[in-house]
Amino acid sequence: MAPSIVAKIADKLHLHSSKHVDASVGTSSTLFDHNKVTVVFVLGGPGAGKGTQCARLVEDFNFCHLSAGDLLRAEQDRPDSQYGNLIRTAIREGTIVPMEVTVKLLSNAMSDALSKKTGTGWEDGRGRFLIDGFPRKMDQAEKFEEEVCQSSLIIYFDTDEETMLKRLLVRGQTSGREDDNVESIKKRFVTYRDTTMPVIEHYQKLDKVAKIDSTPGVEEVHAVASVAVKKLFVAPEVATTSEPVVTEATAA
Ligand SMILES: Nc1ncnc2c1ncn2[C@@H]1O[C@H](COP(=O)(O)OP(=O)(O)OP(=O)(O)O)[C@@H](O)[C@H]1O
Ligand SMILES: O=c1ccn([C@@H]2O[C@H](COP(=O)(O)O)[C@@H](O)[C@H]2O)c(=O)[nH]1
Repeated sequence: MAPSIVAKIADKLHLHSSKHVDASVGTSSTLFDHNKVTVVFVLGGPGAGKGTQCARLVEDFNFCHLSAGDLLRAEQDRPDSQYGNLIRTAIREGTIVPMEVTVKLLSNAMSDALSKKTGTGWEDGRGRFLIDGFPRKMDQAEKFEEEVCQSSLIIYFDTDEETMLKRLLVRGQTSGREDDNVESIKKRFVTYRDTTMPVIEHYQKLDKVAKIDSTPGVEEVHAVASVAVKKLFVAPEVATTSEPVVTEATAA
């Protein structure tokens, strides 16, 4: 039987050996140890404000911000990439690129940051990542949690489609993005509703989601997001153990 497209991609990216121990930070089950490497997934609809808020949280907490979409666009434009057309089509149609590609791009970028980044939160093999626009599909969530690193928190920026559409059309005037047009945006909304909302609901059942209304202005949303993230980094002796991470977050 001919190998599937996913199996071919996995072969090209040398994915079959991905479950291994990284001596500096790994555990026997995942590439990175979640006790040292903090992973915050940032989800929300297209144009909800994920990238904008991640930039602000980087300033507050010295995160490494990895946008799955940006990593895919960079791979699409890499001259030697085998996946340029696959990624280009998925982005234009608002569909999800096979998880092996995205998970590998993310784990490579994490390794790179862990070997280079310094400062608060990056001492002794530690690190902190905002993973923006990922996981968008359950298979990605499962693979990443099983093989790369357990997530600590999911920030969910929530607003209505009318607001997101308006924001994306304004962004489209200067972004140069092939998917910031009405036709692609509508398709992205469908994928978000049908494929990504179940991921958010999965994490809500695990009490790992901070849901934040991203309809207000950037500063107001940022104040709420910053409070939600701060809880991750308070010293264990001052953290309350009875409260779940989940919040319908509001500024303190
Ligand atoms: N709170 C806000 N109020 C008004 N405009 C905003 C707000 N947050 C972001 N924007 C603007 O909306 C547009 C989309 O924001 P951003 O790129 O952060 O969204 P995103 O969720 O990362 O989108 P995508 O998933 O498509 O990459 C940008 O032009 C940004 O400047
Ligand atoms: O995990 C992912 C993340 C993104 N994609 C594709 O990229 C585009 C753009 O993503 P942004 O986060 O808006 O930059 C998205 O519509 C998907 O087509 C993906 O396949 N997998």
